[in-house]
Parts: sequence; structure tokens; C-alpha cells
Amino acid sequence: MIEATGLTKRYGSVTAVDGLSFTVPPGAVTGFLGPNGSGKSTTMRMIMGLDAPTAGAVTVGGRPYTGYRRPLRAVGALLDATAVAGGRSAVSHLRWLALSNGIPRARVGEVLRQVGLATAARQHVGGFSLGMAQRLGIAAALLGDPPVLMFDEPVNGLDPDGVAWIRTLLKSLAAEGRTVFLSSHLMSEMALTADRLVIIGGGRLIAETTVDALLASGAGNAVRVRSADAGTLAAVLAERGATVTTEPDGALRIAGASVDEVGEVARVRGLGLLELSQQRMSLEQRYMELTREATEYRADTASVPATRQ
Ligand SMILES: Nc1ncnc2c1ncn2[C@@H]1O[C@H](COP(=O)(O)OP(=O)(O)OP(=O)(O)O)[C@@H](O)[C@H]1O
Repeated sequence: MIEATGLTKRYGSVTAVDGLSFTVPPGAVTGFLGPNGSGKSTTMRMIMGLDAPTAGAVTVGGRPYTGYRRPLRAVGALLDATAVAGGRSAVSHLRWLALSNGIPRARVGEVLRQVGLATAARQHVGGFSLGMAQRLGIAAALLGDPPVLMFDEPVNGLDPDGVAWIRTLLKSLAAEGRTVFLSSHLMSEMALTADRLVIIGGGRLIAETTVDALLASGAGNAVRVRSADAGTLAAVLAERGATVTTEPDGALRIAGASVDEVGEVARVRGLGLLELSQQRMSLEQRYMELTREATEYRADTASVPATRQ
């Protein structure tokens, strides 16, 4: 579990993180989203004790990261995959990390196999591709078998196989009961990987919610229906208070009624249906809508509405 309470970081006149409170629970993948410069990396650095908060606090497993004598056993993190000395081999890099954290040497071989780097174990890290460096960073994060894992843009530069591999790995780590916290700008990937989301903008919380709840709450969600009796169906639905528009292909787009309600109205009136489906905004569309709302709200009132579910 990661818990931030009133977390704040100022760099001179820049407030990078502004009174941020959120929880990352175990047993789920929680995505961390926000526009460029919204404070995600700064927040992750404070979680890892690499930067001290100006105000507020963040704990991992109930205590600050810096309170752990062997931190790799408490939290594994991939923050910058390229931050490994290039002259070392993968195996010597991991052995050194294991030694300094009281982790058995045998664990090095295990994690190298787990990330698919066993055959490259003795190669110099300087010659690694970005994908191999990402895998090595993940091996280092897994080394101490920690209950909490954090990944900053883990799929950056990976090919589709690598992206799918990380998705499966993160989900399986969460299924084992670990806390998994993940930042990424790839919305389609986030929609497939994350169960929950913490969304920030301008250093402040915009929403803390599940992916399902966020998608269900989109203003652009609607029901699409095609019927040979579209005119009658549209009139009946409008009478019941739904907003009905006609699409270029003759289908009706209905806001303010569920798929079940539309289906029931058609059944009762004996109107044949050719198609009936729920239209949902993508995570990307919903995220853009939400961050835009928050920016406009902030411009109006100088404070951001926070949704917690
Ligand atoms: N060491 C620093 N000194 C001064 N300002 C900083 C420092 N680190 C971050 N900032 C500023 O704090 C704000 C938040 O930056 P941060 O890197 O945390 O955002 P981010 O959400 O991770 O962005 P990105 O998505 O681009 O990685 C930015 O305005 C940035 O310029």
C-alpha cells in the first residue's frame, strides 16, 4: 500500500506537487496519469525518498521509504531504465544490488530468467537496447521480491511483444497481492493494464477512481440503435426524456437511456431492432475530457474538483 497525504513539493516558485492525497492499494494495478509536467515523476521520486516533500507525507507499507534498512525488499521501482553504469554486466549489476540489500545471490539468476535476459546476463549493459535496459530495470525492481512495485513509463521504447509481456507481468504481480503503481502516457495500454487510476493535473488530484467507473461516467457515452421503425422509436424515447439524434447511417444515438431501457421500449412497442449497442468513450477521450474540465474549473475558481470512488 502507498499512501500520500497532503503531499507537496515546491522548487523555488514552481509548485510541482500541490497537496496531493491518494491511496494505492494492494492486489491491483493502479495507473498514474497526468499531462506532461503535472508532477508524476516528482511524486514517484518522493515515494522513493529521492526528493523530500516540502509539506505532507507519503508512506509505503505504513512507513516512509527512507525508514527501510533494506528498501529493495520493501519497494521495487523502475524509474529510469538507462540509469545503470554501462561498463557492468547485467549479472554483476544485479549481484551488487542483491549484496547491498541482503538478498540471496541465487535470486539474481531467477529474476534474469523471469525477464528473459538469462542469455544476455554477461553482456555489458552499455550495449543493451532500450528494451533490454527496461527488462534489466524490471529485474532489479523484482530482485527483493517486494510487496510494492512502481514503474515509470515501463513500456517506453518496447516493441509490441515487449509491451504485451509487461502487461501480463504487471497483472500477475497484482494478482499475487502486490501493490503495483504504474505511470504511462499510452492510454490504450493503460486501459488494458490498470484496474484503478490516480489522475493528476497541475500537481493536484483530478480523480481517484476505477477504470470501469471512469469510463461509465463519460458524458459522451450513448446507446446506438438501428431499427426499421426508427422514427417511432425516436419519438417514444424522446417522450420518455431521452435525447435522440440520428447518425449519418440512419442509426439513432440515444443519451439518457440505458441499453436495457431502449431494448424494453422496442419490445413493448413491437419495434424490430437491427442493432443495439452501448457506445463508450475510450480511456483517452475520457481522460482528455476530464483534464480539460479540471483546467477550465481551475481557471474559474483556482481549485480543482477531485472525484474519489
Ligand atoms: N528538480 C527540479 N527543479 C525545478 N523544477 C522541477 C524539478 N523537477 C520537476 N520540476 C518541475 O515540476 C513540474 C512537474 O514535473 P514532473 O517531472 O514531476 O512532471 P511529470 O508529470 O512527470 O511530467 P512528464 O509527463 O513530462 O514526465 C514541472 O513544471 C517541472 O518543470
